[in-house]
Amino acid sequence: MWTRTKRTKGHPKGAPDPQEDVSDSERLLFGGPLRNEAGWNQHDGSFLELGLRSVVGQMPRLVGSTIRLAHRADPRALRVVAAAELTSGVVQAVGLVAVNRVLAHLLGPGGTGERLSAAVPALATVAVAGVIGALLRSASTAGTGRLEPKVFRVATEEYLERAARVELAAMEDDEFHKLLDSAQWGAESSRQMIRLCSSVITAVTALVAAAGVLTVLHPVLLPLLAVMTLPSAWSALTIARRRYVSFHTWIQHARAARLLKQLLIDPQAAPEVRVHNVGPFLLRHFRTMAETGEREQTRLASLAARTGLAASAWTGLAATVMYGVLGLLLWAGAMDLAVAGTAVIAVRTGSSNLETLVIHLNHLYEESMFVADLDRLCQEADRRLIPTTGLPLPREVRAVRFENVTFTYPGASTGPALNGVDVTIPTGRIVALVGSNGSGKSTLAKLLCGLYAPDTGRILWDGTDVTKADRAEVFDRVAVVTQDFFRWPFTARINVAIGRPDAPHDDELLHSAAEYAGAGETIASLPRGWDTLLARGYRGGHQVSGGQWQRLGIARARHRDAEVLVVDEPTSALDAEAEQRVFDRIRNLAAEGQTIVLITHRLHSVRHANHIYVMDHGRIAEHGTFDDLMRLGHGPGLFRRMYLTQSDQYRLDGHAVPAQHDGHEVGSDTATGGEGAGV
Ligand SMILES: Nc1ncnc2c1ncn2[C@@H]1O[C@H](COP(=O)(O)OP(=O)(O)OP(=O)(O)O)[C@@H](O)[C@H]1O
Repeated sequence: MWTRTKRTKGHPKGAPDPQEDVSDSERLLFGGPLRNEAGWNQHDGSFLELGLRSVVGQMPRLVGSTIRLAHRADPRALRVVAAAELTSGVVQAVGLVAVNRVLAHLLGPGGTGERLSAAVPALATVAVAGVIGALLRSASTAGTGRLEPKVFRVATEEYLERAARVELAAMEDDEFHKLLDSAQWGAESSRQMIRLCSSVITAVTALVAAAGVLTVLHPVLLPLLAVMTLPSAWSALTIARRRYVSFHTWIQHARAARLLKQLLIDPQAAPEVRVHNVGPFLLRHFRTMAETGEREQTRLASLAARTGLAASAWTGLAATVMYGVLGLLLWAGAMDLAVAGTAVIAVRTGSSNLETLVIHLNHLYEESMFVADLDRLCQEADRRLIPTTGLPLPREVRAVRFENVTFTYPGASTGPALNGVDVTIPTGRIVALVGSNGSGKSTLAKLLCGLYAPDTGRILWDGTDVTKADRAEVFDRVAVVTQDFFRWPFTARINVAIGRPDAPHDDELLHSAAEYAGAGETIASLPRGWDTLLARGYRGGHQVSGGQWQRLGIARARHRDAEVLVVDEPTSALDAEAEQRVFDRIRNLAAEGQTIVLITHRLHSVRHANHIYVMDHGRIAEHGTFDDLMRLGHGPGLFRRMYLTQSDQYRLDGHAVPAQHDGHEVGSDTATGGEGAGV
């Protein structure tokens, strides 16, 4: 089950080797190990050298960014928490000094009654300090409770807002996705940091109070207290660092394991899971992946146990030295009993505060690393945001022109998806893009929509280069309907209205878009009409067929009412009559002045397109009207060959044969049924 490969060169010392222990499931299902290696390089400085020094260095900035979040979320609650915590520290110091006074009186000279009465005012101070401390703690608890969910919301919004606004290329970049994965924990960590910050302030102020008292009692006590607590600080930070490094290394692996789990309960996958008996297969691989994760957890746990044991031994030794020194001081008469008693109390309070402080600092440190990820994501996303400024597009565009456009998908190893493409899309015309699978048709459509920018060459909306144009305007001018358009898990109404999400919902417009797409009957047949939820697995959720979804998708694009309508294989799931209707309507739209970019493999459908571009391996192989392309001797004859192959297929399938064309038979629009529905 396990494959061991050789240790990766140059990976950090003491960290798990990303290439080690790769399960067959990872190789088989995901093509290789799902450990992050790039992360090492990217964050080397930031998380692999996280010793005490770098924690102290980074913490103020990260705590600062959490406090800024808290200030944005609820400044009043933040002020309450800060004031309560700081005052409570002062009150604790006063309490400790009062304890010292009580002991001094009780252990001092004089009769018992006399000593007791002398101690009463100090005792009263201890009691009052206790009451005030309790009140302040409850104020801080209430404030923190109010602040936490708000900080969580503000941090989540920061994350989601950026995720929705970055360039599509960023969403497809696995490094950016890794950051998205880890940064999503940042919001929860910001929330945790509020409570932890408040606990740290409490512990620090209490510690300062105890340290102050100890320094006054004897100068040797404070360094001894520090020596006692250093080992637990070291162990806690070491364990936290290992956990964080491991989290980052395994983040993709964990996502893949979650994906397998999700597929087993996904309603879309459910039929195939059953009929093809995919369940046991997925479960087996899920188990293997989970076991890989468990091995990492076991490794971390045994390292943590060893580190903890070493720290305990060190602490025990330091405590023995501490009490030995106290005994020596007493024996030598360098310290009296009252002072020694207070010192023991102060040391116990101090070391317990210091331990609490270390535990909280450790958690704070762990959480702050995820907040740092959120910080990094925000910075990286800001770098990759879709620009919100740019030149306005001409009000009335006469044509969109691709001039020698070359484009390679980021990180693609297969070469350019578009290579020196020249295409003109005149307004109010039907431009068809045809060609074999992977020839670049959909890519060209994505560039037209403004989803990607050309590497070289230009896309011009009349005179305006799209890379310099206001992208919001470009998006605004385009509507897209593709074969795999998104099926929003919302009501039928929203599935159409989302074509113009900001426009008020006007039922008349929605009806007319639905009628246009032939979706009127579908809507009428739904149990709750427009208000039917189109998502199985929710209460009242309803499933519509693939063709019915497609009609809703076309209705959505129609409702968007944009200048350029891109239809990418729009009718593949429609029955013959519906397909015929859709093409008739698309043709009418062009007659009304709308520009249509039609991508299809059904070559009979493009007969009436004004321009046909035939794509091949990212290039325009030939272009012209249908008649041009069917003429013998026009260009390489790619379209003609593809068209005749399809026609032969129809003939063999017993479909009506296309009517005569340049010596070849090409059928009438209606006679060819679904396959021959022509624009
Ligand atoms: N998001 C992407 N990232 C990387 N490569 C991509 C991406 N989308 C498409 N490609 C690659 O770009 C090339 C062109 O793909 P495109 O989808 O534009 O072809 P197409 O002509 O629309 O194909 P089809 O007829 O099958 O829909 C293909 O080699 C494809 O593998």
